[in-house]
Amino acid sequence: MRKIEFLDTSLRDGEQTPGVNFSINEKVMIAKQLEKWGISAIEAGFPAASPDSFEAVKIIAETLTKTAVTGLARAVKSDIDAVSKALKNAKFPQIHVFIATSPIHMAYKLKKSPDEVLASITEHVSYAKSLFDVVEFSPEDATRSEKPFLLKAVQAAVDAGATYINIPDTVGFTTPTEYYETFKFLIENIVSDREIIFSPHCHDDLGMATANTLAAIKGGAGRVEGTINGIGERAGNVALEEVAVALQIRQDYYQATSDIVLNETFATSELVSRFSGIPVPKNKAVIGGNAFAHESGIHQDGVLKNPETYEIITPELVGVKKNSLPLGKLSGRHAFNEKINELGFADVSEDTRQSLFAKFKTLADKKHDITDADIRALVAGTTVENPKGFQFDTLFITSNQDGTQTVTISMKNEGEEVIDTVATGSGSIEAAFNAIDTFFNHTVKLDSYNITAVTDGIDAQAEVHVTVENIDTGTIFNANGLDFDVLRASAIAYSNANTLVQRENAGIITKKISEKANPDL
Ligand SMILES: CC(=O)SCCNC(=O)CCNC(=O)[C@H](O)C(C)(C)COP(=O)(O)OP(=O)(O)OC[C@H]1O[C@@H](n2cnc3c(N)ncnc32)[C@H](O)[C@@H]1OP(=O)(O)O
Ligand SMILES: CC(C)C(=O)C(=O)O
Ligand SMILES: [Mg+2]
Repeated sequence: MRKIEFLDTSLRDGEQTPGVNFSINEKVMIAKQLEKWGISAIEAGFPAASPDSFEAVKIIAETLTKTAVTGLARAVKSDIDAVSKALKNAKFPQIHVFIATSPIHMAYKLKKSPDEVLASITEHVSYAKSLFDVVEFSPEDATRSEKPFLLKAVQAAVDAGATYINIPDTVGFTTPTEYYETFKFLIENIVSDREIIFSPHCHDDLGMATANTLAAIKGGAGRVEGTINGIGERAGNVALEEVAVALQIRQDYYQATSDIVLNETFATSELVSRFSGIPVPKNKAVIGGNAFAHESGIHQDGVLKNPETYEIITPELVGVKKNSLPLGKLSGRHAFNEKINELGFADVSEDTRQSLFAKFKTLADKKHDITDADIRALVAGTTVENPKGFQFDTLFITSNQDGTQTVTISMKNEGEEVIDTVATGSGSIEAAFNAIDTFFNHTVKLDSYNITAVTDGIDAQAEVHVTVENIDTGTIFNANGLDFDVLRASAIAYSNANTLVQRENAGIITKKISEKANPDL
């Protein structure tokens, strides 16, 4: 049996999803959970992108103890230097250097001839190798590159010292058979006196990312790259949880295993979903809400007689557990702490536990059964870090005789001073959003608004998800709000989204990288 390594890029390619902006704290929490899930490497970001990206990679590198941490760099020396500085204290540092090799990317985007691209690969992979023991190289848009040139590019990277060769299907163009043949071709033809590990990096534009990734494994890949829940640029990356579970269920066919701790899958997916603001669809493979539900009579009959008639994956395999220790308003700190640990949040500090316990008690006064989903929602929280901006505090609503609603919103500023604004709207949510708009010196367009209940039942907590566009920059931001009351949850989500816009306008977060963006360089 071969052992397949997993590299997660949720914090780099995953963050390229329109609307997704993880805070540094969120990134660190995700990184720790990914380590627990058993990945061998994490692409923690693109350090040259912004001070925020640099800092996140640096903190993750200083936090993880078992997992290799890598950062992305263009074939640009200052990008490579930024990765080197950010990973100075990593226990197992790696670097990922990329440059495109397809005719269209070379001619139109890079404006370089094939020979210039080959020279750039040699120069920059050698430079990266002078700073790192472990160098990964990606010929971007590999699947639309001409095979003989792709081989030359990969050989140049290997000769310059690359250990990992990643073959990105950048635009989700390839098919399983074609990708399998690409891996076979490269692995058979590359010349090296040391072991070279190849990996797929698939995007899901044609819905084939998982099939393509598995085909690459069949073709000899030793590491896979992807994201949790398949978040990522456009239609997203391959969902790593699908690959991990497929390898487990079809070990007979792939003759390969991994170190992924499958029963941490649900917790990992849940955390990424919450922080990315992207709900997992009910019918999503492996971790969707319906993945283990049986509706029709013949299926139910079969499952009652023998679950294996229609169930190839058990809920237990991916960590979907029944509530083992129910909590309610009479539960005390010990039971609460036990539950926090059981749900995988043993690292939560004593101070945070105290404040979570207070929130739990407030919730338990209103809600009869507190489920694991409620506790996870409480722990993950939905507050955007914004030490220098407004934080939602309270709201008050009145109905007017003409059918309109008036909402007073109170926000706290940096100095904990409470400031109120009042606005009217045709409905309560419009009134609340109008009031919140007056706190900010920018204009946003509300692109979408969704409410989901965290659990079933009339007393469920509401989770509101909004997507707004910063009119000045065109950047899209997702944000969540969680509360027992739908209007409050909406106000929290909308003020969180505005906070992200404010941070972008202040230059604190950016989706663009720039060689000069990092003041350290
Ligand atoms: C397939 C992927 O996922 S690749 C990773 C995608 N991630 C990102 O792009 C992160 C956010 N992106 C950014 O911040 C910007 O688009 C950047 C950094 C790429 C470029 O920032 P800017 O300096 O403002 O330049 P801009 O975005 O306008 O153009 C990109 C430049 O990098 C060049 N470039 C792109 N990829 C590479 C590469 N792998 N190696 C070397 N140069 C590259 C382009 O040719 C272009 O060069 P030019 O300015 O000489 O024309
Ligand atoms: C940077 C590379 C590996 C990438 O994300 C892609 O080509 O999709
Ligand atoms: Mg990609």
